Amino acid sequence: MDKKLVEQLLDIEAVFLSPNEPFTWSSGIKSPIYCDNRLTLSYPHLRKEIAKGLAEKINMHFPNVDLIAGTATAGIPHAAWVSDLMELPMCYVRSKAKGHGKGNQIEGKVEKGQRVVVVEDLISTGGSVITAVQALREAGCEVVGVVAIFTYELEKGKQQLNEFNIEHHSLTNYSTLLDVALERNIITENDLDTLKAWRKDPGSWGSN
Ligand SMILES: O=P(O)(O)OC[C@H]1O[C@H](OP(=O)(O)OP(=O)(O)O)[C@H](O)[C@@H]1O
Ligand SMILES: O=C(O)c1cc(=O)[nH]c(=O)[nH]1
Repeated sequence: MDKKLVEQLLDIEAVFLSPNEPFTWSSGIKSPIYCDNRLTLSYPHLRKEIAKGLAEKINMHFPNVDLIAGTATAGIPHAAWVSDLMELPMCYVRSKAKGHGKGNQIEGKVEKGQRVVVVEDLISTGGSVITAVQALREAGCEVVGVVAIFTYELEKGKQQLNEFNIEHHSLTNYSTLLDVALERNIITENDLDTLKAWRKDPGSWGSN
């Protein structure tokens, strides 16, 4: 599915390249590329394929799951479709506890000892998904793993997820995206060098 999914993301114009005016990511990293998976919500056929793909990953890697958790905000709709397909309960995890009402960080019913799979739309540094995993662990859940639509395969992301002992599987990734973008002449060999160099050292890229 990984190549086909990247083709579909490119078809719906979910991938943006802007080397001269870099995007700022949630981690603060400056990046020449932004992948807006939220646009998949507008395409019922595609979002259904994504839900099926994520459910397959879960069945393959984390078959003993009791609860599906979505990361706020972009992971929530996909978690909802996956939990619906798998006929499992669902919750979602905010990036921080609410400052009013019940002050919850996790919304939905969560019980100690439940085996949870977290659904994230995209992994860059892994910071957002780690926050969600920690909140679920603090609530007494066993987080068996994470599934995501896309990962940038950044060293920082890999290291952080390892450090927190989080197994994760994504439907597609940055390497596949670059291959398909080059194949389709969306990027040139020069762009490819820039995009590869950026991934090696994303932290200092925008400051040059
Ligand atoms: O791996 P990370 O470095 O944490 O980056 C990835 C996160 O960034 C984006 O969310 P964003 O913070 O833009 O919020 P949103 O989901 O509410 O749109 C994306 O949806 C991931 O959750
Ligand atoms: O790291 C991020 O904030 C981020 C990167 C990206 O490509 N897309 C996105 O939605 N968030």
